[in-house]
Amino acid sequence: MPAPLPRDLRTRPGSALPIKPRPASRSGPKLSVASAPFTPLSALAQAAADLSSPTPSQASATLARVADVPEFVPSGAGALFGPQQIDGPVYDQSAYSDDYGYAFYDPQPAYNGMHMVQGGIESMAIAGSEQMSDKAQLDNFFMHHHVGSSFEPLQHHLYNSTLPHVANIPPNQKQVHCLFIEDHLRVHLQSRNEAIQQALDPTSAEGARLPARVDAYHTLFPLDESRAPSKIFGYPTSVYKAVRSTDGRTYVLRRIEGFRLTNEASMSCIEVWRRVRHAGCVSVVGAFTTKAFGDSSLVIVYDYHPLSTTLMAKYFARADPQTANGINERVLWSFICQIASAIKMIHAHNLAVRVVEPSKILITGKNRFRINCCSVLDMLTFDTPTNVQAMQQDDLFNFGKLIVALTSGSLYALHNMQKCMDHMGRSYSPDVRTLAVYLLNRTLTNRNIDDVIKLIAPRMLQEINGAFQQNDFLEDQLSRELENSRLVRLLCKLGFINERPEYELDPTCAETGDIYLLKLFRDYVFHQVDEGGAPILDLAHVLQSLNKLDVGVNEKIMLSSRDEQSCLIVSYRELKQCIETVFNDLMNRRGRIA
Ligand SMILES: Nc1ncnc2c1ncn2[C@@H]1O[C@H](COP(=O)(O)OP(=O)(O)OP(=O)(O)O)[C@@H](O)[C@H]1O
Repeated sequence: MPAPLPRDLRTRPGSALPIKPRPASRSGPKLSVASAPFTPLSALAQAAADLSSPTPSQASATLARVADVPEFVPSGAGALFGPQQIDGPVYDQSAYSDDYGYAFYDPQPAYNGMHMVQGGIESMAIAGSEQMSDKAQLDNFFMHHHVGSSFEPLQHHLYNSTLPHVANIPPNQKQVHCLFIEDHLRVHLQSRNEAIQQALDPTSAEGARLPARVDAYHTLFPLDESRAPSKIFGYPTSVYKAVRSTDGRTYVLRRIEGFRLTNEASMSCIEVWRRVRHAGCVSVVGAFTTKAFGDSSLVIVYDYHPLSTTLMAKYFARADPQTANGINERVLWSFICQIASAIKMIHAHNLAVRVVEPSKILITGKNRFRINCCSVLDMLTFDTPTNVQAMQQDDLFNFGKLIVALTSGSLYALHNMQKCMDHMGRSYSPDVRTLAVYLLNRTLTNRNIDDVIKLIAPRMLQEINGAFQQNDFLEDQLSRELENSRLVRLLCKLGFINERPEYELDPTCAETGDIYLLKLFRDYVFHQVDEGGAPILDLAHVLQSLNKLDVGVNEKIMLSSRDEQSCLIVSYRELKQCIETVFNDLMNRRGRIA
């Protein structure tokens, strides 16, 4: 509903907009909502009331602290990125550019990069002063790492869901939670981002123990370090998360300790594995040998999947009462379909998985399974003659063993296969048993993954349907955030314009013009008070006003000056025009000065 226009309007000199004078003596709350009718939705108002605002004393304390902060003097981009000026990463593309054409990223400053994030205003100023076009440089710039105790975890408890007594609202009203992505998904994504950013303090004992740089990788963080030889590989292996200098992305380094590569040609099998790209495999990125750990190590690089665990850890490591009697059948079919599809892709490349083992199946999300550590055994046994067909048969047999172990809830149960099969027959549909019998039948020497796919085809359709449904859900969640990012861009523009010192000193901007209007609009959106003078913290009003501004609707609103001496009637369309004019002017001025 447009706000009703006041009757007594006159035009202010120098402005085409009508103005309503107010008696100077009038006391009472400034920017009272009574002057611009707005009816907040009760539930939204209730939710918005949860947002707290600082008291005047808190605000002045904050100001006092801000005043203590040394003055930030913006300077040229080159100066800001020079090593003397900031305590952050140094990017010297000319000196370190490699084959990829990206800028190398110096490992030591990666730790210091954290200060740039914590530096708040300063780091934003640095970002703003850079030309945004150099993607690689910006990616590196924003690649910050939280280190040791200075890492501040996100306050998840501040995002509590609505309580039931306010959740049951009429269908024409919305909860604030509907405007943002679903709680569990948000917490999950945030936790993953936190995991990506985890880093050791290089000055700590643990951090100092690891090399600062291994080949093109730095900021190593141990995911798993083991002194004992791996049962599968025969060598002690360690797993690290690390950042690649060439693109600033995080990868996993699997280090095979004490392995001497005698045949350079073995690196060729990595090239073959790199071509296997499948949603059911952890992709192989590359391999190299290094002495950076103080020994001869072979390192194989994989994609990093934050917060993942293994099938072993989830289903077999501890006596979980939920899995003791076997995995849920729905999850089992999901596992079977994903792993069968991955095996098919690998066998189609004339390769064998060789690691269909519980510790080498990674769980990277809810019911997302991927085969990990592909290529390791091919590298380690490169000089030993192997029969790919026989190894592919082994893959199928091991796949069958895994299915039986999952249905019986224990790896030890495999010693009594008959008992396992009986349990499977009682607790699972006959299709599971048929598949397991086929996979475990070693007398059939021509078993192949295509026949497995035919056996599970109807379940594959179910799986595809589930994946599409999940995709629809995620698209819906994404669309909510899409709207928010649109509003954030608008808020950024308003932030660039409002309270600029150069405008404050300019008498033409102080009382008239586009900038003045935008200042009043900011008050209208954020600084309204109710009849009693209490701040109105109504998120619905903010979002509604910003959305109307973004669209530029013809609806008119009344803005009043802070001294309540004048009112301006203006449409959102005119306000949108103001923003565009002032923002273009800012960009032109920036261009002229640069
Ligand atoms: N690509 C990856 N992305 C993310 N995390 C990974 C990745 N690969 C391994 N991990 C993490 O490393 C941990 C250890 O992996 P690893 O394969 O060494 O298992 P393990 O049980 O220690 O096996 P082994 O007995 O062979 O040493 C996993 O639990 C997982 O958390």
